[in-house]
Formats: sequence, structure tokens, C-alpha cells
Amino acid sequence: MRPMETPKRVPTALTIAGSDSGGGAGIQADLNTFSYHRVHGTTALTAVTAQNTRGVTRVDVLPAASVAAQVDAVIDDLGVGAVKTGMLVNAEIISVVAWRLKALKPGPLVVDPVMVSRAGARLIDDSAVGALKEHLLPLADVVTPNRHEAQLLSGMDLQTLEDMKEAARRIHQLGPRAVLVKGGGMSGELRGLDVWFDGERMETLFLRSVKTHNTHGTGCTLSAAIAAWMALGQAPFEATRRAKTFVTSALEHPLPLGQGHGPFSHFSPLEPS
Ligand SMILES: Nc1ncnc2c1ncn2[C@@H]1O[C@H](COP(=O)(O)OP(=O)(O)O)[C@@H](O)[C@H]1O
Ligand SMILES: Cc1ncc(COP(=O)(O)O)c(N)n1
Repeated sequence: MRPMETPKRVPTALTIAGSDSGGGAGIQADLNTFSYHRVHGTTALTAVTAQNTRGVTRVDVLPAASVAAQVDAVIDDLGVGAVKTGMLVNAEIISVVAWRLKALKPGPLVVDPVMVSRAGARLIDDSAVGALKEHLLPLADVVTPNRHEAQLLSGMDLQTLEDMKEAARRIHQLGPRAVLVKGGGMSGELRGLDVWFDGERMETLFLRSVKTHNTHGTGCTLSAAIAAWMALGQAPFEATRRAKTFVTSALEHPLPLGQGHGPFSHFSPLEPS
């Protein structure tokens, strides 16, 4: 269904993530992406970061009970077609989110296992990686690690396409229905190439490598677009393929803002197809 048509049910997605004061990543990127796809965006905020294109200067974490209450409030009343998670900060928040999603069973779940910002700041603590593996990955329909996150989750170094495929196989063993190992952090011809594995199908997703420094928020945008397309009724692989097209064209519209890895426009790409 094209988002311009009048839907019978309003497509709605939920993002459980942190705020980026600079507006390029986190909740802000997710809401921009949902809006672009004409999906009503709802939020459960986990943390407030003081952040710009140069880095993160402060993180204030919300109590896990507050995150749970936001998730409950949204799912109880609004109905949610798909959920994505981003910066979940610590093991307590991860456990509570997994517990609420298990109990309430909203739509499909996209887990972006956010660990480190583009500028190198830690966005989750040490205990969180184990909790992600144990509690959240088994619930995920699609998990979208970048190079660094895939290395941590698979326990291997990623240099080649074969490494990316092997990491996808290993992460799949942790329980998600599908894995997308993202190649934004790879070098040479692998930059911008992603590997999909769902237990049967191994695919590479690649359109073109975009020459840009404005890569702040690419991962958030991709996972939000996958959730948006799933809220619109697409199956996981097709949702991911369309999301990849969206993020590639969005990257071709950098916003000349900030002195570090700047943001890009979520609204310049052509109509979603
Ligand atoms: N320079 C680029 N050209 C094309 N695609 C890119 C580029 N950089 C990142 N991407 C794509 O953006 C998406 C997010 O990936 P990545 O940047 O690896 O995630 P993260 O923001 O979590 O580190 C992936 O589909 C990746 O291939
Ligand atoms: C609040 C928040 N969440 C996530 C990211 C990761 O951003 P990216 O998508 O560039 O990996 C970030 N920098 N800040």
C-alpha cells in the first residue's frame, strides 16, 4: 500500500529510544522517518542525551519504570503496528522492555542494538550487551547491528563479505528471526553494503556507496524505516529492502549543519515506493 492512500487503520509505530538534542539520530530521526512514511509515530523515551554532531556531553537516563509506563500507555490505547528499539542504555531497561513486549505482544519488533555513537561515545553500559543477547534478541523479527555491534555480538572481527555473512549466521543463532549486518562502517567496496540472513535466505543489499561525512543517524533511520514499512504491512525482507532504498537516497541529501558527522534530510528523498 502506498502511504498517500487513505488507510482504513492509521498505521502506527512505536520507537523505544533515546533523545538526540542535535536532532540527527535517536527519537528525532525515528519520528522524522515515521512521518516521511505517513506512519503515526509514538515514543517511549529511555534517556536524554546532550549531543551534537561532535559528540555526546551528557546522558540522563530515565527510570526503567518510566520506560515501561510509556510502552504500556501507548500499546494499551493506540494500537501499534510495529516497534523499534534504539538506545536502551542498561540491562534494567532492556529487561523491562523485553518483559512488556512479551506480555503485550504488539506488532513486529525491529531491534537496532545501539551501543556506540558515530562520534565514539558509549551509549549503553557493559551489562547491557548480555541483557540484549539474553532478553531482547530472541524477540526480534529483525536485528540491525552495525560493524562494531556485529563484532561484539558475534565475537569475531569483520573485514570481508564472508566475515559479514558468518557474523549474520552467528547472531541469528541468538534467536532473532532475521539479522541485517550493516556495512556503513566497512571499508572499500563493502561500505554501504548490508547482509541479510533469516535462517534460509542470505542476501546482500546494496544500491551505491554515498560519498558523505553526514552519516549521523543512518542506523536509527534505517531501523525506523523498516518498522514503518512493517507497520504499513510489508514482510520483513521487503520492508528492509525499501528502508535501504530510503536511507540511501536520504544520505544523498546532507544538511550542512555542525562541525562533525552532520545529519541528512529525511524529507528530500522521492516519494516512498
Ligand atoms: N556512505 C554510505 N553509502 C551508502 N550507504 C551507507 C553509507 N553509510 C551507511 N550506509 C548505510 O546506512 C545504513 C546504516 O548503517 P550504518 O551506518 O552501518 O549504521 P549505524 O548508524 O548503526 O552505524 C546501512 O544500510 C548502511 O549500509
Ligand atoms: C540518542 C541516540 N541514539 C542513537 C544514536 C546512534 O546513532 P547512529 O544512528 O548514527 O548510529 C545516537 N547517536 N544517539
